[in-house]
Amino acid sequence: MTDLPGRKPPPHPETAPTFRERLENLRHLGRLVSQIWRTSRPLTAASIGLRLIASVQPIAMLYVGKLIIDEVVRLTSLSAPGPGFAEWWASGALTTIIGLLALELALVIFSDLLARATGLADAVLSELHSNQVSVELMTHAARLDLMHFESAEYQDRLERARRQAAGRNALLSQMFGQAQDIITVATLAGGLFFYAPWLILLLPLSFVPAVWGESRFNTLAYFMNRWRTPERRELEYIRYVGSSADTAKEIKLFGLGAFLIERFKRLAHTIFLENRRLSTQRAGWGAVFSSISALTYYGAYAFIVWRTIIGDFSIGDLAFLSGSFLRLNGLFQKILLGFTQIAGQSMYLDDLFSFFEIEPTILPPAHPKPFPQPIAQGIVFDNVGFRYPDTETWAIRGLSFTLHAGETLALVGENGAGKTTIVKLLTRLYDPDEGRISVDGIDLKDMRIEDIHAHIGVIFQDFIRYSLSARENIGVGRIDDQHDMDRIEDAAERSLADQVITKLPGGYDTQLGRLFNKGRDLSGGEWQKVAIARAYMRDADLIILDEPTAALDAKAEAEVFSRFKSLASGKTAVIISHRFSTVRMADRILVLENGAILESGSHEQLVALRGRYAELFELQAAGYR
Ligand SMILES: Nc1ncnc2c1ncn2[C@@H]1O[C@H](COP(=O)(O)OP(=O)(O)OP(=O)(O)O)[C@@H](O)[C@H]1O
Repeated sequence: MTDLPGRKPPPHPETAPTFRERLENLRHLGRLVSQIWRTSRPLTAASIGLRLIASVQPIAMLYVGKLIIDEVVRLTSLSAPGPGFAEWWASGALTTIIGLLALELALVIFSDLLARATGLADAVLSELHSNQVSVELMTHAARLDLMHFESAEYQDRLERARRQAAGRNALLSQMFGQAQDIITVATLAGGLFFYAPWLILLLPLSFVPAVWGESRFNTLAYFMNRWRTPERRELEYIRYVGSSADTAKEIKLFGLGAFLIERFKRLAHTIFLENRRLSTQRAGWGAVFSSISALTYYGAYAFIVWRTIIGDFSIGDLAFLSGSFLRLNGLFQKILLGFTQIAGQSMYLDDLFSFFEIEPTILPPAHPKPFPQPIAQGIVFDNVGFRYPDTETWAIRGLSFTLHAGETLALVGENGAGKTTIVKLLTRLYDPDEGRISVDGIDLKDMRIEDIHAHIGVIFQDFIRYSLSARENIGVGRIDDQHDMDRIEDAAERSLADQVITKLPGGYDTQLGRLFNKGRDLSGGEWQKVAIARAYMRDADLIILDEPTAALDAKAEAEVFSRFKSLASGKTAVIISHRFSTVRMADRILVLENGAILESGSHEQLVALRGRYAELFELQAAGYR
């Protein structure tokens, strides 16, 4: 976690994008529309079609309103055919006004139906689209390298993209609504132009300032949001640590509740202050701009009233014109604000689409060679060097060794010596910066990553405790065979997980983990046995256990490994463990220090060497005496 002091200040207006950059962002809209179209063609077409019809409804309503008023005025000037409604009705004088009223009623009902149908189409489309984006996001994330997930910058980008996947639904309605409003404006402006052309010139005065203000604040809000992604992730993290089952034990025992709450408050407050400042400025300027707009409207209104008094316009015209002007004013504002909002939203879309532009760096070769099966000679690390991205120090340098086929190799070394890094390179989660890794002489880079992974069974120290059933927890080790019960039971037996599972109330169908109802949690060691079964599911030639036995008791670990040894006979295996009772079972041991090999040999050879291994072994053995 980082601390707030020393963070970069909130964005300055100078850092806002230029008009041109903003226009460039608009190209994302095309991508969005095609994504929406792909989601559902009929719904997209329905949403657009319904809006087209709705767009001419306002002018029709206003014009019928004008006709009604003019007709009422005409009727009031007539001499009454009689005292009651019956006489009026019988005279036939009411036919037109009744017809007009019926027409207006029909228009109102029709427009309500249209709005509901559009809302329905949009809601369904939005949800489908949001699901589609989430699926595309997950699909793309699955293509990326481990490097991307281990980097804070990419995490920020992923987080921003994820927020956009769910948060940009309003944009869809807004864009289509925008098109509808533009057509409405064209029809209304046509009517207004017919009566009093210069009134149109007054309109910009009323909306331009408001639009400018809105656009500016949208940009500022976006940058604020973007700037604060790390803090928001931190907030989420603190919220998670402070209120999740996984962390509850330690948080309670260390009494960390107040510490976390204080940290959360401090961080949230800083973000709150910035947001409040922006909202206050936005509200203040908004008030000024809407006053300007109201003044313009009433100026125009007064003029139309005057022209009506002197007889240039009928009362119906007055209603039509003032109504049109008011509507136009509102619509113009809405459209221009809509444009700035859409432009603003398109900046957020940049977060989404730029995530899709991140490409994996570990690429499949043009002409992949198959992973040797079985491994005949072995795996060779030839002068391998590797630095994690954005770090200065080499995690591994000048590393050369051979893992012979059928050999069990143990990697030993202090924390940070580079053991897990070797496994990551061996499984091509990263590519080395120097040297080469080959299997039976074939460079790992010449093989498809999926092919490599299919032939290696690996369990890391931070394996996942899936909140799935026991059967699925093992089945995911080879997803294509997740329903092969014989294979699952066999893997469970090899890893000793079967003893854990038979004790569960629902056997293999017991839900594991605490996340869901009726979930049964396991002890650390029991989880490990289940995880190791996943590696056996693969039935791979090369098995790697990266310290997954740390939580097993000594007896269980010895049992797991002696079984591993007998089962792995003929298989190539890498074991990482800090327990020498385990390590000594390996055929050969590599002692690592600072990413390089310090000693190498069998347990007996290394003890006889009286070097670092012997020293560490003595240290641990002394602990048991
Ligand atoms: N994702 C990463 N980004 C940057 N540096 C890393 C990353 N992972 C590991 N390192 C660094 O690389 C070095 C080797 O780490 P590695 O995880 O391979 O050690 P290890 O021998 O497996 O340690 P341990 O016994 O603690 O598991 C360490 O200095 C570590 O800080």
